[in-house]
Amino acid sequence: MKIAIPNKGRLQQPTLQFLSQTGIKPLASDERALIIPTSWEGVQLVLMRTEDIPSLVEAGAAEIGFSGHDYVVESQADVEEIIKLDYGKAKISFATPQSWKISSVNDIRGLDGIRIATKYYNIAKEFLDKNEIKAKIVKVSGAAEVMPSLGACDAIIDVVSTGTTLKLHGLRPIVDVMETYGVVIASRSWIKSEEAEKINLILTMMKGVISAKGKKMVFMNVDDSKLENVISSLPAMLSPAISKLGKNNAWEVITVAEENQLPEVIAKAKTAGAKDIVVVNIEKVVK
Ligand SMILES: Nc1ncnc2c1ncn2[C@@H]1O[C@H](COP(=O)(O)OP(=O)(O)OP(=O)(O)O)[C@@H](O)[C@H]1O
Ligand SMILES: O=P(O)(O)OC[C@H]1O[C@H](OP(=O)(O)OP(=O)(O)O)[C@H](O)[C@@H]1O
Ligand SMILES: [Mg+2]
Repeated sequence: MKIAIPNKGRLQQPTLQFLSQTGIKPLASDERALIIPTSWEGVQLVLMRTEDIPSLVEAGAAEIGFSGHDYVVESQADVEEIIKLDYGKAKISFATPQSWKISSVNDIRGLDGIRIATKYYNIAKEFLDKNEIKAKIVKVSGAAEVMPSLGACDAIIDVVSTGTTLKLHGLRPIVDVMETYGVVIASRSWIKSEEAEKINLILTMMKGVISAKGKKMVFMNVDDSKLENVISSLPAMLSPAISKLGKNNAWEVITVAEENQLPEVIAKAKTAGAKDIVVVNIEKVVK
């Protein structure tokens, strides 16, 4: 079975890292190869343009794909967004020259006939129609930010993250059109595929990697006399496992904590009498 991944750009490296955490590592192959075998037998990576991946997954070129939510919407591909990733996060915004004295959708409505450069034709059209803005869309395939200064358009609809690129080109975001983030997608009919079992297993492992993010496993040794004390010191949401240690009338208490809770969990457990506290990374939480 095939997994479509970006052939370049922002999503490529984080996607390879995420796949590797899932247990799918690319095996060495010809540098120019677009189909790459992996450490998971029968699973191949296929390199494609990020924006083509939704339509190509819909067409059956790969069973699973990595792309951006923006490209899923823009392509109008009939695919299922299975996992929301924690990278590729940005906004698609409507931006104008800084000198324009406007600050809302209402103000844009007063700008009848403006030309808007964007690579997101469908997203832009829907935004303009929904807000009853009459504008001409100038379709570009990138570098929209430079268009107003070249006189090719008046405003743009494009990806904004830190805002540095807009600023550099004398532009300012006025309205957010939508949020975007990396996504794992699959064809709507993947469940009927001959590979359904394998696809399901891979998606389960991927969800396991996401669920484990930010979580740590905490082990501690506790004397019998302090056990109640230590357990009640742990945050109420945690339900620790306990097991009797072979000697010394002591227990091992094991719990899972969010990374940002760790200082509090450790401090309270220690005060309550826990010893030898060990914190371990969690790779996957499969539900
Ligand atoms: N500055 C950014 N921060 C976070 N995510 C971004 C940023 N710019 C783009 N993205 C997201 O990353 C994904 C891929 O972005 P992009 O369109 O830049 O393609 P690319 O992989 O860089 O290819 P190209 O080189 O053709 O631009 C899209 O979903 C996009 O929304
Ligand atoms: O708000 P910012 O943090 O400046 O990010 C926005 C920029 O990031 C993306 O470009 P990218 O860096 O992917 O380069 P590209 O134009 O080659 O795609 C996007 O197309 C914007 O130009
Ligand atoms: Mg880019």
